[in-house]
Amino acid sequence: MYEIRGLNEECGVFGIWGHPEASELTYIALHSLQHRGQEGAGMVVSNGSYLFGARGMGLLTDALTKDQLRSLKTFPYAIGHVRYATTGGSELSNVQPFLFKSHHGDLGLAHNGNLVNAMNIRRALEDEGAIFQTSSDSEVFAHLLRRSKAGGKKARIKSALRQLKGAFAFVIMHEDSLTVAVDDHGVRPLMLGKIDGAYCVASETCAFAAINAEYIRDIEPGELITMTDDGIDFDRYTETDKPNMCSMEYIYFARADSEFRGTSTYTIRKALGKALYKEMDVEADIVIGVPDSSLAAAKGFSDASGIPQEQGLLKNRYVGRTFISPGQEARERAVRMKLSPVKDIVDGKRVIVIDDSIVRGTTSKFIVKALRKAGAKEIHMGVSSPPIKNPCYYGIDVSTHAEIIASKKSPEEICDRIGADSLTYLSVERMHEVYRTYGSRGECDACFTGKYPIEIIDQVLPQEKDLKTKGV
Ligand SMILES: O=P(O)(O)OC[C@H]1O[C@H](OP(=O)(O)OP(=O)(O)O)[C@H](O)[C@@H]1O
Ligand SMILES: NC(=O)CC[C@H](N)C(=O)O
Ligand code: SF4
Ligand SMILES: [Mg+2]
Repeated sequence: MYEIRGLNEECGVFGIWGHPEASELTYIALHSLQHRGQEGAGMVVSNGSYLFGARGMGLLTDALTKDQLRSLKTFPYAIGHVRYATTGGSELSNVQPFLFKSHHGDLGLAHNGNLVNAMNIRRALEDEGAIFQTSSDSEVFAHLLRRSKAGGKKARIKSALRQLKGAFAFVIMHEDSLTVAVDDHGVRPLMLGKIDGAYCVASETCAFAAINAEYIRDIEPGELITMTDDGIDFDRYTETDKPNMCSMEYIYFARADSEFRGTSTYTIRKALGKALYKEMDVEADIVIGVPDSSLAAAKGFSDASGIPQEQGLLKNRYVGRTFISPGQEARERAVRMKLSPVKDIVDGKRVIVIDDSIVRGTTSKFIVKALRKAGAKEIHMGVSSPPIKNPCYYGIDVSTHAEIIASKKSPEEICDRIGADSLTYLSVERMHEVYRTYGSRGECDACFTGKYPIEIIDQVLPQEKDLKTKGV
């Protein structure tokens, strides 16, 4: 089974402390984070003495049954997760939040990101006798926490976090506390909010909008926040602070209404489109954005160039969840099912098509062919991100080198391959410039530049880790 998206999302996490409707709110919040992961979902709740959980495969609405939800009701503390697998196969045992039991107490764990030394740690622990229940990278944190000899819960959490390398936004639940931590590069987003006096955290602010919570602020790289019935405690687990927020969150992953430091992704994408115009000197009659994620960039390009934006491509909204068999031919068929041109809009026109990214080139190749068939006179592709050349080790399935078209081909060769009249990518420098305008302190750009900000200790692509974990 293979999903038709060119880029696959990561996970979404949520947590809330001390609200009478905690589990209902968690369910609604997870629903709004569904775009971040569709392979499985779950929830862990606390009654102050014990933790209880439920999880299942698929979309949230399929993963949790009405009976399960009813059994989680009335608990005032809850965490939740929607999963897209990075390390560890798509199977129930890997679906989060994890729930661990020990005579020291219960532990609930939800993770967004990908650890780049999990395999190393896991092998060392296995050699010492540890037995893992999952093939997920996230489980190593629970082992490190349980084995820590530091005095006090917070000190144990800190010492476990310090041993991890990679990307993480963790939501950690004990019976009497909710702790959240973001890695010192802040690769994955985590936001702090408040509703009816109760604090909550979410991967994206769209979750706060869905439950009517107030968005307080973005959680900083290296921060450690603990919520208990006595209030909230702001701390850090490390003094290092090397901000490297994932560029693809801004470009493609986050929902357009989600905010970073108070600015919507829509606005940031529009600015990326505007910036692209500065580098794309092409005359045309209309600008078309590839729906849905590139409409904002197309608007920015249209505003800056004065060329009118038209809805020249339509997206069939029911194919987002279509699964098809792997293979290029099947992938092409899927794009045909998904996008179709509006003939009388493009017929006889010189068209600029704006997309947010090119991975394999399947989408752009299809679009160019379809627009030509619909009568477009010229087709110029503008991409509101730099060429993706490298895979991601920090929690996004950008695919392997072999499949990424720009890893071996120059923009000219790609232009030729997709059959466009011209192809322009946004430069890395201008992309960073846009992020700086909106208050970002630094971004990861490794899939464009190959400069990985966090050393890849395991030296294995997340997609290949499952086999390695199984000892193959
Ligand atoms: O070069 P490719 O391998 O075809 O991948 C690139 C495409 O993938 C993404 O869209 P996607 O179709 O995943 O989803 P969207 O509808 O959310 O834009 C991205 O926005 C590009 O359009
Ligand atoms: N995409 C994610 O953030 C997934 C979290 C974790 N690495 C897993 O594979 O389950
Ligand atoms: S490599 Fe690319 S997708 Fe991965 S974290 Fe960095 S910017 Fe994001
Ligand atoms: Mg797209």
